Amino acid sequence: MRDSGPQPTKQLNDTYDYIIVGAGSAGSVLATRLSEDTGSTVLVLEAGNTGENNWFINVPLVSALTQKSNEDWNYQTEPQQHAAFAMKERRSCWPRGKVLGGTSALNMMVYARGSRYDYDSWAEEGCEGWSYQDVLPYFLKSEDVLIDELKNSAFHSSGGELGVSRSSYTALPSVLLQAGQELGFKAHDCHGPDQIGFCRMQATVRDGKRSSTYNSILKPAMSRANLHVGVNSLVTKVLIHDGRAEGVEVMREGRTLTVHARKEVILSGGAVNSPQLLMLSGVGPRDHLEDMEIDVKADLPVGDNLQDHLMVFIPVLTNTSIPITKDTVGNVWALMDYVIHRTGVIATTGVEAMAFLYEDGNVTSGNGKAPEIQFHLHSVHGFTENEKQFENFNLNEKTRDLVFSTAVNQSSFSMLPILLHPKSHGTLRLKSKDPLQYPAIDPQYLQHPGDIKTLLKGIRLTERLLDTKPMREIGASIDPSVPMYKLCEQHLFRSDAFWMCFIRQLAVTVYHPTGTCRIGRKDDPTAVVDPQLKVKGIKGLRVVDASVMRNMPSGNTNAPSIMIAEKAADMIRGVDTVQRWKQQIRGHL
Ligand SMILES: Cc1cc2nc3c(=O)[nH]c(=O)nc-3n(C[C@H](O)[C@H](O)[C@H](O)COP(=O)(O)OP(=O)(O)OC[C@H]3O[C@@H](n4cnc5c(N)ncnc54)[C@H](O)[C@@H]3O)c2cc1C
Repeated sequence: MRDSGPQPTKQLNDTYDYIIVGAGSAGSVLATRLSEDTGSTVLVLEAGNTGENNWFINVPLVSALTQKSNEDWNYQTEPQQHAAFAMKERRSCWPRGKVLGGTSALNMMVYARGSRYDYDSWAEEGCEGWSYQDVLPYFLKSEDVLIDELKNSAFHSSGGELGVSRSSYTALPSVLLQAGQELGFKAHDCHGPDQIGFCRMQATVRDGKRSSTYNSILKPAMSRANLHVGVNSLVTKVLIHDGRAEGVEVMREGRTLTVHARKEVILSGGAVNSPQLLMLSGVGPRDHLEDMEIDVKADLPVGDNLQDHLMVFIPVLTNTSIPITKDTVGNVWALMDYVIHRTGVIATTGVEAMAFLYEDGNVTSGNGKAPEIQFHLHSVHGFTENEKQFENFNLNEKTRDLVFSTAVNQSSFSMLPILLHPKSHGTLRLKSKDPLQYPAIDPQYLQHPGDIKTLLKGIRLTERLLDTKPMREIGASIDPSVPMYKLCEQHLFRSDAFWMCFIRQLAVTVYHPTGTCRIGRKDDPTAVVDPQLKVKGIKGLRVVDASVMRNMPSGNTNAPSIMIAEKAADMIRGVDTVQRWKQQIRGHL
């Protein structure tokens, strides 16, 4: 998969108009759009490498193998009091991309935008310009929908750089959609006029290859003379003088350099690194910075409001051979399909359908309410009994022994109810002034009692789905012989107490940390950046990535991070590049 093509910049200049920290989902897009102005010089600094040597990045089915590789920051949370009981030291692993494309090069490629009501509530709470009507054109700008029946929809767009395709292989999505219909839910496009209901997967995959923001957006722009891309370059500090960001300090090739910004420094390091870098640079909660003996440049709630989605794997047995198994994948035909045609099972992500639901099971949407629960359908057999997943989820020895001593042979798939709007919010704080030391990440999973109740309702909805005719026809069942369920065998199987135990043992991150540099009105004490994404009280400094999200969107966070970068680019350039999509959606919202 290695290819030649534009190479990263060897020699950096002393000064650029814009310096972007981090070439991830947001940073890669921002660098590309800002450098469309040939009169502007742009530098994007990325701590990781190009990723061209990591074959697993581009191959959809094996994306989990990118975790714990060189291209992963490999974070872990602080020990959790209310969750992660089956994990070593009760710590949840937090993979994050350290590579061009950032976490878009490691993620599961689910394309989701969130509910219109998420963005409308940002706007109602003072984030002018961030309503659904405002942001939808920026989702559409980067999209190239490759799914025939969606090509004429006002809610999709063709011609952008980010390929969005179906990426399905098994018959399970049809079964799930029919099961949903039996319960009265719509089977439709979850990005259409109404989000509530069931939909087949839309995935950021083009021609059997991951569409990361590096390979689809930044890479084709890298030959521009006014765009420099520095890899293996860790920014350790934003240089702030007299209330203005003047440049950055960067560790590169064993040396520390200073690079100056004529106009702006823009942080796109993601929800862990952007707040860390702000605090290292003197922007953060005064008490904490003083404890760390860091000069306070602005007293702001950086690192508060940490929010993340949580999911529970519900293993489901089936008496069919529909799910993807080692045999489906590990045979010469599957390999040839992929290597020669970029098709077949290896070209798909294994996450084949999703749903957005209200916790009370109501099938009609509206009333200004976003869904509380998302489902992922994971069509891979024995997912939680897989060695690599054990490592990725940091599962402890007790769980390992239990699961591998009792593995069942019957074919299985997984349903994953996801908590979309956690009431438990956590924090991110520095552990040290040393930029090489990782910060303390404490999401406080399940600290608020409402969260476990919502997840339990998600499981009860799963049970209802499995009790439909289409599911019964494939022999779908939640069966006590499944090893994972033995973790809670002290409770009556499938009782509330059983499921609550199961959730506290095994609920895992959906890998969507957000909110640590929250957007809000200038006078909002919880906000770090204003609606223009400018850091309050510091000139020439913005944050553009998942950390600015005010509250979590009702869905996965890659497309929203890209949308934020698209919108920020227009705000910074002072242009409106989305007239075409504003026209397209007129009369459809
Ligand atoms: C395993 C996994 C699966 C996921 N699955 C999905 C999914 O299916 N669908 C979905 O929508 N979302 C998914 N996500 C989440 C989604 O990918 C992220 O929310 C999104 O990529 C965040 O984008 P970002 O721009 O905020 O940060 P990132 O994409 O993480 O970008 C930050 C970049 O900044 C660099 N950087 C950080 N600090 C510095 C520094 N000091 N100096 C220089 N460079 C720095 C990093 O190396 C990185 O490249 C998943 C995430 C993971 C980990």
